Amino acid sequence: MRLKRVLVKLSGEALAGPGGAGLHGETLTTIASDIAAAAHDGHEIAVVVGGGNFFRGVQGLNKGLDRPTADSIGMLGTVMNALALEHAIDTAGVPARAMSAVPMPSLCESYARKRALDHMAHGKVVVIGGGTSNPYFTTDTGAALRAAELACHALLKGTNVDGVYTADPKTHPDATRYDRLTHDEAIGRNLKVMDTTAFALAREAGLTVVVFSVLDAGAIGAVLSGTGRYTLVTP
Ligand SMILES: Nc1ncnc2c1ncn2[C@@H]1O[C@H](COP(=O)(O)OP(=O)(O)O)[C@@H](O)[C@H]1O
Ligand SMILES: O=c1ccn([C@@H]2O[C@H](COP(=O)(O)OP(=O)(O)O)[C@@H](O)[C@H]2O)c(=O)[nH]1
Repeated sequence: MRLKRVLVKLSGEALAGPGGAGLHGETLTTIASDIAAAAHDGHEIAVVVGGGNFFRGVQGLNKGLDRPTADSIGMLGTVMNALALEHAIDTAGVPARAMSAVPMPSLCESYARKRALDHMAHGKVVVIGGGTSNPYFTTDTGAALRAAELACHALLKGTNVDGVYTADPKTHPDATRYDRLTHDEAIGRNLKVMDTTAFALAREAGLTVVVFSVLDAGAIGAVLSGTGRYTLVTP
């Protein structure tokens, strides 16, 4: 697998560390060092961050919010993560640029495809917040969208499970792990590690998705060198 340019999706929960909510400094540093090392090795890296550690749109519904408002709050959370990760990657010694799909010019650059490609070509890690900038979508779909339009060689979905299972391993301890499956199988078997819109977009774009646990130090490097533990979802 040639993985010169990749899109790394980090769920908000991955940045929350053991507390499960908000930001965990040590976890942020570990993940940022991993990304910096990969960039140092010559990989072009864009990151799409989730926001579930701060707020998910669905949480707003039982507070009386309507879905677009709740999702707007969710998207703001992803920008908080993007700013934190930008700083952590900078601190790890590789220049990073946060870009928001929801324009917030006094906080960071607005996302634009050609500008993101230019940053990556100059060795900067691009950290994209704001998801797709539309309600009713997820950052997984944002990740598939950016991976496709930035012509990435794969979408590396870093999460808290080490691959795709026959059912959610958290609620089905007897579920077994796939080494490899197709987008059609992931969609047809309703495997909810990523939402269907994201899998469908990845299928349309012929994009390989690599699902792995980002919790171990060096996990991203291990995936890039082909030595890690992961599930490949391929056309
Ligand atoms: N078939 C499956 N294989 C692996 N993980 C699954 C599956 N179905 C559901 N999951 C769940 O998907 C989660 C990973 O997705 P992620 O986007 O990181 O979290 P979330 O959906 O909570 O934001 C895991 O916590 C896991 O419990
Ligand atoms: O394109 C997008 C991406 C995200 N969100 C909102 O932002 C929240 C946080 O994103 P997500 O749940 O994908 O984060 P993750 O699960 O990866 O932490 C979502 O619940 C949605 O409310 C949205 O409205 N549009």
